[in-house]
Amino acid sequence: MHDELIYGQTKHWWKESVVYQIYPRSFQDSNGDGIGDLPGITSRLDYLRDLGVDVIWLSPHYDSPNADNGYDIRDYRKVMREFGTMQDFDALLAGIKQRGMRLIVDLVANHTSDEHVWFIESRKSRDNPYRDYYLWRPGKIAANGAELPPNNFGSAFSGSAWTKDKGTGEYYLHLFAEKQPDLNWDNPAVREEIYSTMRFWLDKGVDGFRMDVIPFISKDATFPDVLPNESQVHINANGPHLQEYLQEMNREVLSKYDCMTVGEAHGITIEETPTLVDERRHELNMIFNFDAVRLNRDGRNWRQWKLTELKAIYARQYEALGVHSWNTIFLANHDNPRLVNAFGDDSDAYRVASAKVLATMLLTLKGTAYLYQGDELGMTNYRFRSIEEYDDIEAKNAWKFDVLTGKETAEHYLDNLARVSRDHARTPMQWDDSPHAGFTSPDAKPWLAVNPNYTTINAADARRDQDSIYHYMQQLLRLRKQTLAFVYGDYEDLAPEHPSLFLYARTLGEERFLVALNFSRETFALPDEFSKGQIVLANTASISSELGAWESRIVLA
Ligand SMILES: OC[C@H]1O[C@H](OC[C@H]2O[C@H](OC[C@H]3O[C@H](O)[C@H](O)[C@@H](O)[C@@H]3O)[C@H](O)[C@@H](O)[C@@H]2O)[C@H](O)[C@@H](O)[C@@H]1O
Repeated sequence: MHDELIYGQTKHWWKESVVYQIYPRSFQDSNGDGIGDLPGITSRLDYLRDLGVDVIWLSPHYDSPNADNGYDIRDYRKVMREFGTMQDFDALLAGIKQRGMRLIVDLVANHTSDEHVWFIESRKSRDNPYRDYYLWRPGKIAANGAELPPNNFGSAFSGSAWTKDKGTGEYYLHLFAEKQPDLNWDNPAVREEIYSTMRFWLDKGVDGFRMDVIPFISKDATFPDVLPNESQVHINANGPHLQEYLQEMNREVLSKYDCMTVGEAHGITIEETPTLVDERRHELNMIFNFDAVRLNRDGRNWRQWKLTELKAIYARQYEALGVHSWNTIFLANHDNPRLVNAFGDDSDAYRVASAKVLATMLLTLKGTAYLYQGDELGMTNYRFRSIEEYDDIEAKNAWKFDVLTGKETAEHYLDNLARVSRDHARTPMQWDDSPHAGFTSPDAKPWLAVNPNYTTINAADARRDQDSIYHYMQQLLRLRKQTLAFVYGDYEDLAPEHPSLFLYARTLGEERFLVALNFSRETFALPDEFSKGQIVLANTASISSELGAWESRIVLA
């Protein structure tokens, strides 16, 4: 059977969908232990249906000791105790389907927890049947006779990516924390274990996977050192058998289901993206490219970004992907600070307007749009006061490695962390103005601080206020659903050099939409074309030939 075509592009439900990411730990607690859970999510499904999202992406819900909040899986077929039971999962899935939505789950297959039975076995002896499930290597002997790790890879969570295991005297690889050993994908048994896990969840009825750091799965088994002019993340993402393994996964599993896949792809450039998502290759449907969301970062440090840079990234993505590859549009997730702080204006005067500008952009650019929980309310970064108040392993490990060893001052480290921390996205959802924002019961202790601004920024207020970000997003989602031009239409940046205005057109056949977004507090005149058309949606009632501070406008030309 052939795919339906629309202006030379294949038509798919996952291209037309808007995905909403849930970080279960922080969404809704139902049993008063201070930790979000699956029944909590089920109780909020009407809220998501009313907002108008099509697909829910659930961050890991599997059994885990939580060294990295579930991105360290102990058992791929069991639900995390804190989140509930398999019956709770089934009820959640049924509730999602009943409301006409879909569910994708997180597949963390580059690494497991060190408490996974495969690793417990693997570390027992050099000849254990599971030894080759992970990457074990002897240390390297330096000229002075000292023993060094097998190569100079660093862990994304600080320190060496190799830990020596006392039992057998060999080192195992962990590109993330010590408790997250990397699987050996060159072992066919490992690949089959993962495929079988995928079938297990697909057979239950899930609609696909977000694949954690998927380009890291293939490694050069000789593990050469990273040279000073090389990027480790690029090396890790471009292993020798990556495409071969993804094609095998597609052949063995994905091709047999009507499902969607999105790979988290740090280290893959825009130009390399088609090597993973060109539909003629039968690998993944789309990937997350991090150029846009990490535009405000220089390594680990915050940097001031420019709108012209952001526009250039979207233009390059559009050019590089062409008609056979598909893009993702997102500016937030559970690893990044809050959308309005990072890309908007979090002042009292402009928080709401700027959140609407960003929502307009996310939902009218070309690619499947991904929204992160709480961004429909304009939730903001929390003011963490000390390292103890943070939870994130990335932040805590870097503190140990850099601050406690004197490489960086505590003041500089904390100032920067206040802008970039992953924990900003993880503070509990703000449902109403009751204690703990309605996230958990009044006498419970939420696992992470609730932002005190919940008394004014919360879902209950947003649902009552017709001018809220929530209602504006609802309108945008409705518009997008009715308008294929926003999905499949051509994209043209109308003012790439303008420092504050983002003006673009989306055209499909005879239908042409113009989008005007003001990323500043100034007012600018708009090109004539904008005044001639019919206004479809705007974030202000006072429309003129100019675009005021943080205004958004969509026009049918
Ligand atoms: O399962 C472990 C984590 O996997 C996902 O996120 C991956 C991490 O991605 C980044 O780190 C990758 C590289 O990014 C930059 O290019 C740096 O320069 C490199 O040093 C990094 O290796 C982020 O910086 C991390 O915050 C992400 O964890 C999941 O989404 C995470 O939640 C998991 O923790």
